[in-house]
Amino acid sequence: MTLGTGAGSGRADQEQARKTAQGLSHLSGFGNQHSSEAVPGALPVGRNSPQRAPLGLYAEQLSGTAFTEPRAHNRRSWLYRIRPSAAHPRFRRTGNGSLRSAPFTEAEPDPNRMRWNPLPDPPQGTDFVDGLWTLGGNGDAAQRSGMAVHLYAAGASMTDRVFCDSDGELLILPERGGLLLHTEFGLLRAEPGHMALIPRGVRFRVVLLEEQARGYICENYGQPFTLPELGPIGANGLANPRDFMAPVAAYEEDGADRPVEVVNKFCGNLWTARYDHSPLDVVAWHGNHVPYVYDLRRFNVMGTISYDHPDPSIFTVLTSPSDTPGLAAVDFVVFAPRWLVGEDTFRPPYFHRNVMSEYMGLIEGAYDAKAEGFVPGGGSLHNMMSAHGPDRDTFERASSAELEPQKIDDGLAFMFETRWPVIATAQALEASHLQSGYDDVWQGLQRQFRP
Ligand SMILES: O=C(O)Cc1cc(O)ccc1O
Ligand SMILES: [Fe+2]
Repeated sequence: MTLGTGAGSGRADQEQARKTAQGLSHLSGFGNQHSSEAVPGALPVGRNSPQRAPLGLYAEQLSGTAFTEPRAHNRRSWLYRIRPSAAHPRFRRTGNGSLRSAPFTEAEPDPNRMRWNPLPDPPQGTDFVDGLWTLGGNGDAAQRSGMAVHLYAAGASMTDRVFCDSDGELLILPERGGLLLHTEFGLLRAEPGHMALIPRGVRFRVVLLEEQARGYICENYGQPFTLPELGPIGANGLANPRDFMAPVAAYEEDGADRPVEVVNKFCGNLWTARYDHSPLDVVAWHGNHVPYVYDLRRFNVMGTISYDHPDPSIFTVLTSPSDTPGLAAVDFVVFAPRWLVGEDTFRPPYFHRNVMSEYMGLIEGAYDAKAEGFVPGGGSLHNMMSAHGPDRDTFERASSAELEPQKIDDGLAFMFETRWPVIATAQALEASHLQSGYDDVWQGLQRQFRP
């Protein structure tokens, strides 16, 4: 397939993008060594780097892990492109807008529980890159450790503009408005309720499928997200590998020689260069450092069929391991529709204090620990050891509820759970959409001790 640049952001372009998004083909499977060619014969056979690559293409390797990392972790792809990526002018610094990066030093780490309403609507013409707004994070982008929580709100497609994050991979969760992601590897569609992952260094452009787009991003500076071990669960369950979809090769043809602005996030700052061609010009590729989408509703939820509320680690979709086995740098956890059947059990999330830090967001509906105030597009931060759990209304309701089997199917919440505290940005602490009085949701939990 070839791509029109779909460069415009008018109504007709959006209609065209929606049509394109409907009929996309995919390659299925997590972490597979996929291969794809948009033109038959574009992919060399039997070697990566023949003396002359087929069809006059340039061969180029994109390494997501060091050359020498163990086979099980090694990620790289070979791209066969119209121009080599090296053919570009100098990058120059540009403004970071509302994007911030680790290390997060603007504000003191704050032990308070915090909750935000959705981002305000962006000014007209804001595209995905301009619409990035950082809430906080941890680690150090230059050390390739830690993570950042960003939100985005956009009202325009990226036109003649491409983004590339050298600092980490981007796990994108649309909450409002579908996205068509034009990547170097081809096209992906991400709707609310899906996750999309753009690996470190992969160039892409975001086209809106609706007037407005809003969502969440985990930028992962550390080891790439991978599927969690299943242990005693067995060989199947949670997120099943075959439900992860990579694109098929597709390259930009028309407009290939129109200037394109490439925005590169490097060690926390944005840099731009004006290319004389589109870098989305990959005609064939093979490898396992690839973008992918996953429909969170395909998550095979496990839970108790006897008693007690299991820890939410059984809802882990993807994990970014740290150097300590079992201790994730970041877990991406989803609270998907499921049945609650626990006998003599307080069924919503329990009161707890956690050594891990928890950022939560809501894609749709409601979350079973919060009766009110935790809304789609909003988010909460419960940092290391901060006490939280069901709000007063939820506690009261769940403590006296009739324990019939109950289907929780009116919401889709998620959590980025990280081993390091999440340090909020100044803008997150000063935001007009930061809720005041969040502590009050736990007021009125009366003493009921009857010795
Ligand atoms: O705080 C939260 O709502 C997330 C969460 C959910 C759960 O079911 C158990 C523990 C936990 O931290
Ligand atoms: Fe929690």
